[in-house]
Amino acid sequence: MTLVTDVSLRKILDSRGNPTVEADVHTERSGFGRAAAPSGASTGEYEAVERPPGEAIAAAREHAVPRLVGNAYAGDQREIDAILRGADGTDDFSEIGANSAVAISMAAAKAASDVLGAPLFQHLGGTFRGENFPIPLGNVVGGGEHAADATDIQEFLSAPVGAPSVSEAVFANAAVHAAVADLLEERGHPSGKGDEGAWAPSIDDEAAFEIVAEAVELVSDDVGFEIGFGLDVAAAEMYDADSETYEYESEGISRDTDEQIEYIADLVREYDLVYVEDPLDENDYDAFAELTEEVGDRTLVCGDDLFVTNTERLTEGIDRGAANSILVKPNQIGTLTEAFDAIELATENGYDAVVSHRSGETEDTTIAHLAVATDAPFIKTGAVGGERTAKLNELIRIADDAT
Ligand SMILES: O=C(O)[C@@H](CO)OP(=O)(O)O
Ligand SMILES: [Mg+2]
Repeated sequence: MTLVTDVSLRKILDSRGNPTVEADVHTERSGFGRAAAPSGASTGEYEAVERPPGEAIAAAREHAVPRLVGNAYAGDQREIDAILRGADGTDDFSEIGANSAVAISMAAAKAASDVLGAPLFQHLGGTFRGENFPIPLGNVVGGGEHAADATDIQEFLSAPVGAPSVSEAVFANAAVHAAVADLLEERGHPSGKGDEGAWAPSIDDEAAFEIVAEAVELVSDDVGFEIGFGLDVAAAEMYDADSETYEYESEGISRDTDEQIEYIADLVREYDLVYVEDPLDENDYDAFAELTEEVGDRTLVCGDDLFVTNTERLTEGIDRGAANSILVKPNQIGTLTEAFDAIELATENGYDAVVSHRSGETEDTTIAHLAVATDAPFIKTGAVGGERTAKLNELIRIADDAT
């Protein structure tokens, strides 16, 4: 059986050098699973609460661990996650911390897959999964909350939509990342990297659009399949609620909501963007609906801070026609069960799920398995950098039956 026999928690380093929570779950029959919580910088207002790791660990040890050990079966993910919810007792995991919750939730799934002797994606998704792979969206230029003195738009994402295999897609994104570096240097903007490994040049958004469009075209010609590109605008970070405007500091431009909708719609048309995440403020379902009405037939309009992997917020979006895609980050909601439920609800309603990393990451690879397990059409997990390649290389291994 997969009866949980021990849960231990510790602080480990994340990619920004901050502490985060790692959980180990042991079960009968020598099952073992280990997972770590990621951490956001441009977090949504409605996300589950990440507590300082020391506090989250102490609270989880007091409230959650005793309810799990000797009582819960790691193979029953819904039970594990219901116990975490019950032990926490709040709506937003502010007692044990969404960081402790998600680490335990994911570690339990890994322990169960260990006992089964099956890859994690198969334990989560069933035996017929593992044939389809998500298209990786690779962050190649970025700014916003992820880098100082760089673009206003948080992420410019390479999207190898025509790639014949996940491996070719992953290498195409790395090639676009390298091509961007060459173009930046040629144009006199040599650059360091932001939190997710994307180049973080001190240029305005317009210059970034030109460079990314060119890099994508060069690499696409070279590899012989279509590569598009997309954005994470992370517009909530640039929205000023008092003036009701979006502030583009690098360009010195303010846009009101109508202007922002038109600006984004024009970008979608001009650059044939395949993906636009959080183009509008996280409280503005109406504006999301308007933009979706305008360009939703030609691009994915994705809600990250808008939906925060929360089925209640997604239901509202579906009812109002806001967006046609959802970003899924398990730590935004706190458990794998709820991340699954969000993907299922999205899929049933014709919304594409995009499984995603956070800007602060570890070498944990759970999201690669989650994406394959749920047949998610996209995964956003960077283009280069160890904590990003951990997931990308895991996708390559899954495709190669090597996990
Ligand atoms: O906004 C986002 O989509 C994420 C990941 O790219 O950033 P953060 O983890 O900082 O919220
Ligand atoms: Mg986002």
